[in-house]
Amino acid sequence: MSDNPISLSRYLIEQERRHGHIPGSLRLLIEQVARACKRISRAVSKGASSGILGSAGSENVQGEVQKQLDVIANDVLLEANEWGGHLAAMASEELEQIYPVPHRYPRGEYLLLFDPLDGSSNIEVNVTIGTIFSVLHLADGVRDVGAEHFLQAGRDQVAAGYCTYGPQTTLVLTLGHGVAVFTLDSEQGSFVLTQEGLRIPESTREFSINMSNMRHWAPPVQRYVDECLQGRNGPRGKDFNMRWVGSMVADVHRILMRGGVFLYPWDRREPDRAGKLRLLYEANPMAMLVEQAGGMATAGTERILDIQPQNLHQRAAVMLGSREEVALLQRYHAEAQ
Ligand SMILES: O=P(O)(O)OC[C@H]1O[C@](O)(COP(=O)(O)O)[C@@H](O)[C@@H]1O
Ligand SMILES: [Mg+2]
Ligand SMILES: [Mg+2]
Repeated sequence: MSDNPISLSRYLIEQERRHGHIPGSLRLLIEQVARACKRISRAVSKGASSGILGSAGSENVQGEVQKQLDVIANDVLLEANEWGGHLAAMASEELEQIYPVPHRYPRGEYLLLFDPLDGSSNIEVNVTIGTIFSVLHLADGVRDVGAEHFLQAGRDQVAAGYCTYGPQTTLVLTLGHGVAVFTLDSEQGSFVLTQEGLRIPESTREFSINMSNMRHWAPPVQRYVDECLQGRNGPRGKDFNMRWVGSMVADVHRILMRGGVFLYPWDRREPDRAGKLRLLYEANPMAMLVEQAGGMATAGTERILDIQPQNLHQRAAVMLGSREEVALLQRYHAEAQ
């Protein structure tokens, strides 16, 4: 790391003042989210020693068993952001309803959405997990904020990012002008800029999917993966490698760092569900980051960022990463129609 590292705060101030990319209130909001992520990172790193592992004994709105860390991370994000004066309301994967900023605090013009703890099944096994977030602008003149104000297409996000809690704590952020990566210097307690203008390689030899579901996928996804598996003797003419961490945040981080394609497609076991991942808390922020890094993100035939959400906890099929692969997947879906 250089002698004079650029902190997240300085980076954001430059985005605000020098480049005019963001208003001051958005800068302060991002700083607050980053502070919450540092607190979650500390909680995660304590692990079993602090007795915070294991089930919380409750279920979230999706009917999934909540882990203690899911609940802790959710509370940290709510508490850290409710009083800052930059937000009107928050929505979380762990909450059935939106969380309007309490009346005793000043209200701002933004909406914050998050998956407080992504990769919950990896908590106990000490594998990378993370927090994913998205920021929307509240329409002018709205006095009573409701769930309907969160139902904006992903292309309207004003910022998106995630924080990984792994060997390093890394914050990856876009404000709509490229992607920047910050690494937590745990001695200083601050995020420092470690990469700017991130680009996902257009070609790749690596795909990421839960292969155990292969028999349930739709034909275009089966065709794509089958051709990858045929390697250099098949139609793709090259050998592929496969990786699946099982935390979207870690799988997408790898793709942003070295290329690849990530898929969590529709499957026939639950035909009425578009996919497993959540559009507002997972698919949209990751799609914005990937597109900002020169990659692509599709639900099959539709660009993820163009999907008009119908409800807060809507699911989506997700295929994102290196352009060549995502374009091919899109072609296979179009041909199958
Ligand atoms: O266990 P599976 O079916 O492979 O699913 C893994 C996927 O589920 C998720 O864990 C869902 O996220 P949560 O932990 O926030 O519920 C993704 O991070 C990951 O890509
Ligand atoms: Mg998740
Ligand atoms: Mg989660």
